[in-house]
Amino acid sequence: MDAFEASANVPRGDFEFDCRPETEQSFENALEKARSGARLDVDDAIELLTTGTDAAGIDPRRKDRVLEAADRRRAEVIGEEVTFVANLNNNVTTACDVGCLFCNFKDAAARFEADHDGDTDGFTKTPAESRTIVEDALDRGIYEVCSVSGLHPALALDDEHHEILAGRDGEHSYKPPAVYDTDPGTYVDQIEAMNVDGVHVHSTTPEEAYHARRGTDWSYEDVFGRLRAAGLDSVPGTAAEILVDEVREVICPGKIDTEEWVEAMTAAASVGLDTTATIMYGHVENEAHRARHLDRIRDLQDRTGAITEFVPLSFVHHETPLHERGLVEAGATAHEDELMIAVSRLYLDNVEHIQSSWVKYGDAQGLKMLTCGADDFMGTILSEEITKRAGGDYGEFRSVREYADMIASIGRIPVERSTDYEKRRRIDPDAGTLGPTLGPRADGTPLL
Ligand SMILES: C[S@@+](CC[C@H](N)C(=O)[O-])C[C@H]1O[C@@H](n2cnc3c(N)ncnc32)[C@H](O)[C@@H]1O
Ligand SMILES: Nc1c(NC[C@H](O)[C@H](O)[C@H](O)CO)[nH]c(=O)[nH]c1=O
Ligand SMILES: N[C@@H](Cc1ccc(O)cc1)C(=O)O
Ligand code: SF4
Repeated sequence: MDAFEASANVPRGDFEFDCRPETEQSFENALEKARSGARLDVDDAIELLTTGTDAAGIDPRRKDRVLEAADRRRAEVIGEEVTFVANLNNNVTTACDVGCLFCNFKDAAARFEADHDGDTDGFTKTPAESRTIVEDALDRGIYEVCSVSGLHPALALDDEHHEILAGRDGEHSYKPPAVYDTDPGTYVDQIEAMNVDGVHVHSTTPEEAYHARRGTDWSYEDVFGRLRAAGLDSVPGTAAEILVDEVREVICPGKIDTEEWVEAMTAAASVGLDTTATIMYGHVENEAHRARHLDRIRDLQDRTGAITEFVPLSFVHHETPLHERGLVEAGATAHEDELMIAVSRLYLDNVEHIQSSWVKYGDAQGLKMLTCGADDFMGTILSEEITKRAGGDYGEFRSVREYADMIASIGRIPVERSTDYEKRRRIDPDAGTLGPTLGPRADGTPLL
């Protein structure tokens, strides 16, 4: 057995993928290229992510050299500030029949029908409920509301979309709101409801945008244009998972394909919306898929310039169909997580910010990521359902005080930011009380 075999959980030989981690490049040449600042190619990224395809497992000394190169790049392009946003997660509904095998956030939509017997621990919020939740969080000082949801069959873009879909029950995964216990309203209603007092509304993933135009001849520009008019400010680049179709066919066969995801993101940018971008890794894919994913994101950013941050999301396996059906034993190892962050920093020379997600990594490992190439530490979020329902247990809230103490503990400078990173406030960790100051109603009162 190779000495480093336990250092990575990448499945080898279990799936018949065409895309394999094999290259014409060497680890040393790839690392030299990365250090020189030259633009990397897919083979370089594979060498760095595997710490060399010439041996199995991850070589810890080679890994440290990759992390060091990424940390140096972070220091050059960003400096010593570590940012976070005072935000709220307000997800509208867990009803979803897309059936992604990595997801335990969803509940079968049938369980929300008025004549269904039995309880669900899932939820659907009306626009009025969303508004109340955002109002309360605004009083606590948040700057942003982040809202991502299941693809509820009764969700349509607006009233016109309901008219188009009406009478076509069963088609286009549509059922009228009257079928359900709770009416989620339309996408436009929800955005309008959450758009209180100039709070930044970060919502509508490419998968949701697809749902918001199903059964019509509307373009993604039409959809994002209407949502922007309703108050949408920026778009979460989730639903990306792994942007290689042979992987999507295994983990999310019901989802839009890679081309469609790119089309939706391009359209969001073209109507003037900022976006984020993500990768969800550590399940069935290998390092060649991770590398190709980074290449799609860099190309998208070359064309749009709209991506404010890249967020590596480490797969949380415990309560998911992928794990329960025996397709995946465990998620990525800490070594793989660190290399994912580092190679994202080195590969994405056109994306300024790399986010370390404490929801996925926890506090200790999340802080370590800030020395592996990441410079952003996510947000306060106040509530979290996606990771929690998959069996993750890193909690659902961080206060400004906790952020200040954690970031200062690694010798960096805590900075509260706006979603687009344009507004920034340096925080003095020695101050007596600390609270958010950038939100429309924020006055520095601690976020409890
Ligand atoms: C739950 S979906 C909600 C929005 C919408 N339904 C969609 O798919 O775009 C948001 C994202 O959460 C991430 N996610 C879901 N389950 C996860 C898990 N078990 N571990 C890590 N990330 C997960 C995926 O990247 C997914 O695209
Ligand atoms: N990384 C995760 C996020 N990130 C979202 C951020 O909090 C924020 O909305 C973004 O930086 C835009 O400003 N949210 C989650 O719920 N879970 C994560 O793992
Ligand atoms: N990171 C996404 C939002 C998000 C990430 C992970 C989640 O599990 C849920 C939502 C964004 O900021 O655009
Ligand atoms: S990831 Fe999104 S689309 Fe897929 S099942 Fe979960 S909620 Fe539905």
